[in-house]
Amino acid sequence: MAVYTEVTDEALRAFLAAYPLGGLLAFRGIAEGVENSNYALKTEAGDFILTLYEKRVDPAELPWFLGLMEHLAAHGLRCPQPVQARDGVALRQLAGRPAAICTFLPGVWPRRVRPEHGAPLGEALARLHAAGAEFTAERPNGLGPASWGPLLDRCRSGGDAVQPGLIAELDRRLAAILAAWPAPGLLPVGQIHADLFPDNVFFLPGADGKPEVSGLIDFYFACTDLLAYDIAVCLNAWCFDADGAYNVTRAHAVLAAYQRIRPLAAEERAALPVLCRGAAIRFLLTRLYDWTATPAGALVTRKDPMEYLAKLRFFAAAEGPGALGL
Ligand SMILES: Nc1ncnc2c1ncn2[C@@H]1O[C@H](COP(=O)(O)OP(=O)(O)O)[C@@H](O)[C@H]1O
Ligand SMILES: N[C@@H](CCOP(=O)(O)O)C(=O)O
Repeated sequence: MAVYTEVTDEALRAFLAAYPLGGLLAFRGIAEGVENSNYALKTEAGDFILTLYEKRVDPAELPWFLGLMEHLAAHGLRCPQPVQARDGVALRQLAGRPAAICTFLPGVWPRRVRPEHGAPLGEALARLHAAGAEFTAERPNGLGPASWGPLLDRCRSGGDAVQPGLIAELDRRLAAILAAWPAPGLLPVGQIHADLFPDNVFFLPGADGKPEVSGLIDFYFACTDLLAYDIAVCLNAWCFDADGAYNVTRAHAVLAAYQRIRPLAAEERAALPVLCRGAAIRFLLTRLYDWTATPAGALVTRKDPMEYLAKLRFFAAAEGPGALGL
């Protein structure tokens, strides 16, 4: 489910009149995604995605997100490119919400991650980091380490109903993560995606039949933070098999491909285990909050927080960066 705001034909036609995109040929809501309302749009100029930004996105931050996507696309990254209307403005209003049209990216995201996805993912992530280097505007990570304690507090009353003893375990693990978190200035910082899960990476078969990244989407958690933290997010999201086992071969493929473009500094390599624990607790906490706070019957697919407790425990027990595929 991700059509929270309905758009009438009339409102859409009036909205599109501001763009140099020709007549409307087709328009349909997209069920995937959780944050915003997305529509696939076909006009005489081609295929596009229309996004209406919903309550969890701060309208004041939209120019930063759209500016980053514009910058990354201009620097060769395959990502949605905001389309400007005739007056040069990409961020507009539709059906009472901030709205923008972006270019449509071909490809499909992998429902089942295979070993061949590892290397193209690592390469795409490193290219994203390189392409973001000259984008100087900063956006602090609203879901970074400083937010995890307050987020855990908001889960306190409902958390133990999900699993007895969960809150005490998270208190203990969070304290250990924060105590070991890299000091400011120690690791390289840049523009990171911060949510590069399989559903945000599109692939198409290359000439040799192997998957190639055709595009990265959903930059609405992007921020300015530790580059290696983005790798930790990917290791969490891509490198566990369906049975919960860490796939060190795939992790190695991700890391090796990444390092062919941007070799990690010694400090980044050493910090990788705690960054992985941090990424695990970040997704655990947002999922736990959504799990306990989403009203019964809401048309949203809740994601399982316990998947990330298992990952957190794995990373806490892992013996150094080598066990993670470095
Ligand atoms: N630029 C794009 N090109 C093609 N499909 C897109 C594009 N942007 C979004 N989509 C489609 O919309 C779905 C939801 O987008 P996403 O940005 O993940 O939404 P949300 O921010 O609500 O989670 C994606 O899974 C994909 O099918
Ligand atoms: N990747 C996050 C949820 C964010 O959802 P998205 O649809 O915006 O990518 C998670 O798995 O918890």
